[in-house]
Amino acid sequence: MTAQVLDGKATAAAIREELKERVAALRARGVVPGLGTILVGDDPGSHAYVRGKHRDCAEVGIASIRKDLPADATQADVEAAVAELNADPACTGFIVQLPLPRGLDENRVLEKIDPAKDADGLHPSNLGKLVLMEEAPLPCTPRGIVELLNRYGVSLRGAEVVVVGRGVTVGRPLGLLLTRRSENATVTLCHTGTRDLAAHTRRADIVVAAAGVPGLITKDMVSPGAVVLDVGVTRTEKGLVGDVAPDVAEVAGYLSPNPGGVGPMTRAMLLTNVVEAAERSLS
Ligand SMILES: Nc1nc2c(c(=O)[nH]1)N[C@@H](CN(C=O)c1ccc(C(=O)N[C@@H](CCC(=O)O)C(=O)O)cc1)CN2
Ligand SMILES: [Mg+2]
Repeated sequence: MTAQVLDGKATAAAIREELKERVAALRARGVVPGLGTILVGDDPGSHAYVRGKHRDCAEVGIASIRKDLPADATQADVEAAVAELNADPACTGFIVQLPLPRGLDENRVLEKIDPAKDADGLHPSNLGKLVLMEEAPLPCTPRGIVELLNRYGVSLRGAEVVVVGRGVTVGRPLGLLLTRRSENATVTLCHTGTRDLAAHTRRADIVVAAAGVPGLITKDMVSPGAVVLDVGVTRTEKGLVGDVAPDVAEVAGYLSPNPGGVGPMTRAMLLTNVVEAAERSLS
């Protein structure tokens, strides 16, 4: 068997086309959605992601505002940038690119974001709403995973999903999202303390690998025909390496590539969150 590719790049491009029309409709009603980004430091990966976000905005007609701070920015500097975007009427939603340089307190920064402008769904009150199953912007990577599966007709209803990784941007919120009644999956959240990871992944209908450990999920750990999403990324001298070993494609039924899978969907869901927030402002 060779797995069918869950093509996030093509799916994200289709979503951007759909968003172009929604943004045009907003603009026709006098609403210009504007995404702000706060980037601290020199990490090349973070710079590339932020550049990509602004490129996407230009493509769909979302205005964008960029605040880049040096690597030695203080907690007060970062919180001041957050306060400026909270107050800027041209900024209808914004993100703080993570991770922040060592020494800065991410949670304290995220808490300062106006929850109504939280385009990443990472403010504690929006994460709380996810727990309470109330409407709120959803974290972009988990939302992108669900959207990718939906668009390929992969059913989550009653599925056994094993999520590997308990980070705040992917694993933990994904578990909450998948167990909502609208998705109705059964989720096992595995992490570095999990005994016998393979025993869990082997009985999964869907495996989401978001641990940031290159090649963690090997062919023998996946049941034939299972759906595998490769989310973790490690930058090595040979380029980007995902959490899923290449030969998993020989046993999986569907596989999201890395790059070209969940990453582009993360960006498309950020745009979707911005557009939805602007649409809510009209209702
Ligand atoms: N504030 C946030 N910070 C971070 C998030 C997030 O959702 N919000 N997620 C990641 C980084 N990220 C977006 O910010 C992101 C990661 C990867 C991609 C992507 O499209 N990757 C490409 C490959 C790109 C490359 O060559 O480097 C792919 O997978 O095809 C987009 C966004 C952590 N921080
Ligand atoms: Mg990817």
